[in-house]
Amino acid sequence: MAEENYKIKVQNVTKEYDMFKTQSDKLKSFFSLSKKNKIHHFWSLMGISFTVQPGEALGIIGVNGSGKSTISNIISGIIPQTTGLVDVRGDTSIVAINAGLRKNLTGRENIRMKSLMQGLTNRQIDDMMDDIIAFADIGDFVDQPVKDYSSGMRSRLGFSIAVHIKPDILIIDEALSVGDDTFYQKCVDKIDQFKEEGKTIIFVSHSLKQVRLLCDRVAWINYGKLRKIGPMEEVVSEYQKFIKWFKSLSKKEKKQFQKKEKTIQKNFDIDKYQKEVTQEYAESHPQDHNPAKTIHKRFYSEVMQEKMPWTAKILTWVVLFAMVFFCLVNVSGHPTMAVVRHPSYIVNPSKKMRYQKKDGKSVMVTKHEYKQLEKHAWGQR
Ligand SMILES: Nc1ncnc2c1ncn2[C@@H]1O[C@H](COP(=O)(O)OP(=O)(O)OP(=O)(O)O)[C@@H](O)[C@H]1O
Repeated sequence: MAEENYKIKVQNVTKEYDMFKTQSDKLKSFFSLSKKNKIHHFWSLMGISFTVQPGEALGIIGVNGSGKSTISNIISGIIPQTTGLVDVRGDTSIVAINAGLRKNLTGRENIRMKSLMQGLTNRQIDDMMDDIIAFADIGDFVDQPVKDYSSGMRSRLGFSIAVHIKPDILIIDEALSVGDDTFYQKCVDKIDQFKEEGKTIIFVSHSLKQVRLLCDRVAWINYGKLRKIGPMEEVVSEYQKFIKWFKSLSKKEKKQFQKKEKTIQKNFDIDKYQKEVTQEYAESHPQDHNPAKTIHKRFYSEVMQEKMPWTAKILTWVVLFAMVFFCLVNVSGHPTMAVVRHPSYIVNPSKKMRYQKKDGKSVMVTKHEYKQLEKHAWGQR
């Protein structure tokens, strides 16, 4: 029952990226009817499941490129998952080094924009504007475009907005690593205050020191998979063992290991994974008579189809063909049925023109006849 009292639940979440080299590759894949197109895929997440309880601070650790930002962006709704269920019970606010602030807007405009997006009224924003600026400690820069800020200033402003909006769930993605010590301490105090208020926190960081200080539980994500989740010391000590082992490898061995892991992520088979999950589910839920349907729903009911299904592709091709055909028929000057019977007419423009009579019927006439008929029609008006 406690498991169901979660604040965040992610179940069988995957994220696939298409590795397009050029824009034309993207266009080709969009219209391609062949399943075997040459677009490479990369699975940033290969089936992640966990829950976060209300009032809990969950740390997410892992080496570079393991998928930490991907999962935190999915939870905060910035990007969609490819499959799986994401149930977030409450408002989220994310602080990430490069997320959320519009570089061409001033600090003040960013404060208003982010707060409005979070559903606050202009009056509420006016009331807290000074507090946000004071906490961010950016002085007169608040009326300068954010593109002129240092990374520390951006991070301070992002953090200040995020905490003053008072979300139910605060997601911090590496945002404390760029500030100075004074600001870091202010953030730690604010996070502690959040925890005391029973709010939920997801804290993504490379700093095990910070994770130890701020989190209750830790999730270790390793090359797109959840390697371990549990009490702080258990997970951190296993992660440290892995890092120690990795550091002991030679340069060549390190490269080989990373290449092997990335290849697994490129070759990940989502259908096979779905079958495995279905089998596991069927064994643990014998009362469910249609486990395949249940799991299919879990995988796909929440996600929008990012790719065009082949039926839509065929329809697009048919519409495009029809448009081109009717344009050419129009230019050729032949009646449509004549072109259907004799397709070669399409490249032999008619010397005749279509003339619409008063009764609505049309006839094909020569240019000279057309002019005469027009003259006659004008004379009658
Ligand atoms: N838009 C994208 N297109 C293609 N691949 C992407 C995209 N975004 C992320 N990736 C890949 O997904 C993987 C996970 O990236 P992510 O940013 O989640 O990792 P991370 O653990 O947060 O890394 P870091 O610690 O360096 O911030 C990486 O291999 C990355 O190259």
